[in-house]
Amino acid sequence: MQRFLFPHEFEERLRSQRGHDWQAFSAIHGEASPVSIRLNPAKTKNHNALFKQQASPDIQSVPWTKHGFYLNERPSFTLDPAFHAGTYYVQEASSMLLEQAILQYFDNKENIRALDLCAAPGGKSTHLLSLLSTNSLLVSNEVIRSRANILAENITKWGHANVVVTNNDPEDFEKLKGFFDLMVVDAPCSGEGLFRKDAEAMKEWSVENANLCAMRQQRIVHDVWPALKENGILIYCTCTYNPEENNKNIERFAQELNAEILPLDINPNWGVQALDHGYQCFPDKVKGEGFYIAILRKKETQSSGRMRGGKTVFTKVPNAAVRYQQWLNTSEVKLTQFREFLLTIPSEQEEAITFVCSNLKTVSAGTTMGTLKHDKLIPDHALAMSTVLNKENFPHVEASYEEAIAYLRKDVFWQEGLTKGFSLIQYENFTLGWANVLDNRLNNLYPADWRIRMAGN
Ligand SMILES: C[S@@+](CC[C@H](N)C(=O)[O-])C[C@H]1O[C@@H](n2cnc3c(N)ncnc32)[C@H](O)[C@@H]1O
Repeated sequence: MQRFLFPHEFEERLRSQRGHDWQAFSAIHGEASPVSIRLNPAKTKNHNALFKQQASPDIQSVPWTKHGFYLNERPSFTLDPAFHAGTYYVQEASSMLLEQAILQYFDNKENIRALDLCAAPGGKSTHLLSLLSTNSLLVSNEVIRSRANILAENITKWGHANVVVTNNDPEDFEKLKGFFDLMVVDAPCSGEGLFRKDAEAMKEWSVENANLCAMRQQRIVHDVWPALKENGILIYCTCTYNPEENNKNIERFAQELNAEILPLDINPNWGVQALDHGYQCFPDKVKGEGFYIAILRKKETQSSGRMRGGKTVFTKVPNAAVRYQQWLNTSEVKLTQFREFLLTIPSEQEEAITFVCSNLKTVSAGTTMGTLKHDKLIPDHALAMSTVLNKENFPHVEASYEEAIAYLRKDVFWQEGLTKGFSLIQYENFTLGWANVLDNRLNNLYPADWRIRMAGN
């Protein structure tokens, strides 16, 4: 068994923490991290169809979420076509506790405006999209540009139209005063809860760094706070145990920002520990890594600005392109145009999306349906991933496992008897992307940047 050498100050602090079982905590760090996934209920509700080799009923549910499961072993996700189809997200189990906060404070029939401030690579954002109504709006933001691109890729695979991905600093949200009903701040932290999974987190750890993290978190929450509505909810989480970054920060926010700290109803059998102001997962008590979550409600009066300002970003869809509404399976979304791209967004959120996009640095908005060329639409990969695509409009190419992997590598394959034109590549019941079928050749339209590069199949 691997023996873990924790930083001395870290060990001392945890040993002295009330109710902490150091023996059990250090022993669990010699064991492998559990592997867990969360299904995309808009694409599949059946994990048996996905992980056949991990026969159910051995597959165990993550208790605090409806669509989370533990896998018995770690498969090669890269070589699983269903992963690239956005049917599930590989996510650490403790962080799925977010679901309880949403279920307990929001009604999923309400249409709300939500912000995920520190969103890359997209675990909490994809989870939020599955929990909120499809007419709610999620602004999924990441300050680091390269990470914002990874976020946009994961959001695209998830397939929802009610989301805008932005690349802004927390202080930029100043312009959206009183705009959001819900904010999730999954703050950059000292990462103590990831020591078992990520050796780098422990190498970078020091008392000074952990204190710097606490100060940065204070700045982040103070900066974004004005964008929360009066009575709005801010869910704060970290993957650390450091009280300065967790409970003490929550105490500061409650005082300085005039916020109320709200409770979560947590099933005692889950092993989640209630602290003074929040809830902590320890890996020796839950099947997951270290995680902290707390909930604040804004008590102070918050004026909300009118939805205006910034430059207009969208233009009217040309008459000849209106017919592309038929490519969609719902009338709850509408078409709009950004430069040469045709997009679809929830009709109810049009004004809000326009306002967000005209005030923030937007990476993507809604679902990109395609590029308009002389009134013809060249379909975009995002449309193939979309949950609002009317798939019956297009021919399907049913791929074998080998063909699916070849397609995802952006290699060529060919089948006799295919219908010409833009076609959806299907593997089992899942859509992988587009191909343009020509006379005796299939043009692989899978995004070059996303192709599988690893060897093997
Ligand atoms: C814990 S991670 C977020 C994980 C993500 N919520 C998820 O569930 O997949 C924290 C994120 O905060 C971003 N970040 C770093 N410094 C930041 C800052 N000063 N303001 C806002 N976000 C920051 C990081 O780039 C990182 O993506």
